[in-house]
Amino acid sequence: MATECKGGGQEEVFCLRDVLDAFRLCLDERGEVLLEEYAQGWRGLIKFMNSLGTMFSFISSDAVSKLDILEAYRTGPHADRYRSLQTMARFELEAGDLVAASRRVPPSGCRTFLRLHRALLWLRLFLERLRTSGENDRPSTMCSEAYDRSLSEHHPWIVRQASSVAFRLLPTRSAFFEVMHVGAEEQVVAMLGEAVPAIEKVYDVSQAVYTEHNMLDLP
Ligand SMILES: CCCCCCCCCCCCC/C=C/[C@@H](O)[C@H](COP(=O)(O)O)NC(=O)CCCCCCCCCCCCCCC
Repeated sequence: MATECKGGGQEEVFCLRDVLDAFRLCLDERGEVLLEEYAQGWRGLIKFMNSLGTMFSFISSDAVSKLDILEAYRTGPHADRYRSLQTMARFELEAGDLVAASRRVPPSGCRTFLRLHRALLWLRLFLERLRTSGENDRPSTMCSEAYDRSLSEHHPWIVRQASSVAFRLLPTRSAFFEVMHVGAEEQVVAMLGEAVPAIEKVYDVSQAVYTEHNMLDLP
């Protein structure tokens, strides 16, 4: 049974159900990662981060700028080639030197997506930890542990410092669950139990595309 979001239907209210639906829908029947739905999932997550306060805005503005780059490609003159991660990769690889294209402004779509893809690993680790957490566990600790196992190796020292300051400002587990607008704790845990495998699938398919085309280190 679908859990209703309890945000009164306002646009800006985060709802984990919407995020879950977007990540589910972003894998089509052929296993392609659809860029529109993928971006929708991220925009939902950004809503959540914004609702936690302005101290996270340096993170959300970076994510938004990457989503805007992808959106411009997706709706631009080569829109048909930017339908999915796979069509985008084929197109940008055929176009020539992808490393050089990743250093240009705006950078390539594959390079831009890769930054979000790395962040998706953080999200999958964090949500799985949150799902199995106990009453006294702290989101700040779970978040920073997930970060250390994923994104941190790709970030320079200054970003790692800023992130660790931001993590310390995260609310308690119960306040965190409340902002998720899913309902009682059991419902949050149940929905995380659906969200994590959906996100894992998308992550694994994307990772396979980057590995196959040797694109995991795009600058
Ligand atoms: C809820 C707590 C939110 C914690 C977010 C954890 C992720 C920490 C990422 C820190 C990024 C800092 C900003 C700067 C990033 C860039 O340097 C860096 C590299 O880009 P460049 O190669 O173009 O320079 N960018 C990135 O790595 C992309 C980061 C994208 C982060 C998106 C984070 C969205 C988080 C959504 C939280 C949702 C929680 C959901 C719970 C139900």
